[in-house]
Amino acid sequence: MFKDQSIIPYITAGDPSAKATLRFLLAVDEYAGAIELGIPFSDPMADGKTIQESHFRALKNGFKLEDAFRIVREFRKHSDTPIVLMTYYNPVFRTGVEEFLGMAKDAGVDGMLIVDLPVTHAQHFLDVAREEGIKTVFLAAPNTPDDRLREIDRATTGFVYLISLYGTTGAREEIPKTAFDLLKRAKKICKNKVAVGFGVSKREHVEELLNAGANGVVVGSALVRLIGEYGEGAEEMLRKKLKELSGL
Ligand SMILES: O=P(O)(O)OC[C@@H](O)[C@@H](O)c1c[nH]c2ccccc12
Repeated sequence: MFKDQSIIPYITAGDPSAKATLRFLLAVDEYAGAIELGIPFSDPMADGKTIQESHFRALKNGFKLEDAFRIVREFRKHSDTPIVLMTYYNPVFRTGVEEFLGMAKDAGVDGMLIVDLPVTHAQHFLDVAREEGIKTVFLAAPNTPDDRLREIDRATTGFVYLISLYGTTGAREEIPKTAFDLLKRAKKICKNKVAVGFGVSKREHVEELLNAGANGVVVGSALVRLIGEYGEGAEEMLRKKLKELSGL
C-alpha cells in the first residue's frame, strides 16, 4: 500500500484542531509513502507521553470521531496518498465495526490499524474490512514468535507493522538491536511489506532501517512533539523535519 523505502508519518487527528490536522497532513504529504492518522482516545496505553498528550489536547479541544472522517474527506480532494487510521478498539466497538469501517471507506481511508485488537480476535473485523475493501495492518513485537508472525502476515492486506522495541511510542536516541532482529525474521516470513516504527526520530535511524530491508519507516513522536511545541502553526516545522528525515 506504499512504495518501497517510504516514510510513514503519524499525526493525531484533531491536535490541536481538525483544521490544523488537514494542514499538517498536506505539509507532510510530499515526503510520505502513506500517512498514519490517529483517532484520539482517553486511555492510549500503547503510547508514550508525547502522543498521550497529543490525544488529550485533541479531546480537550472537542474532537469528535466524525472530525477524523471529515479530515480524510478533505485531504482526498488534494492527494491520493494512502491513509491508515490508527485507533484503539473502543471507538470502533462503540460505533460498531460495520458502521465504523463503512464511514472510513466513504471518507477515503485506505487501511486500518487497531492497536489493541490481536489477530486472534480479529475475525469479524477482517470479514468487514474485506467486504469494505479496507486494508488491514497488524502489529508484531520483538517477542512475537515466528508462527504468530506468519499468522499476522496472513491476516494482513496492507503492511505488517514491526514494533522496534519493548515499550511505548516515543522518540529515542538509538534504534535498538531488537528492531533489526525482528526485521530480519519478518523479512523471511512475511509476504507483505513491512514497516518499522517506535523510536524513529532521525535521518540515521531511517537510513539504518531502510538499509536493513524495511519497506517503510513510521515516525510519530518526533513530529507530534513539534505539534505540541508550535501548535496551529506547526506545518513549516513538520515539512522541514520530513525533508530532513527523507535525506533531502
Ligand atoms: O511515536 P513513535 O515512537 O515514532 O512511533 C510511531 C507511532 O507514534 C505510531 O505508529 C503510533 C501512535 N500510536 C500508536 C499505538 C500503537 C502502535 C503505533 C502507534
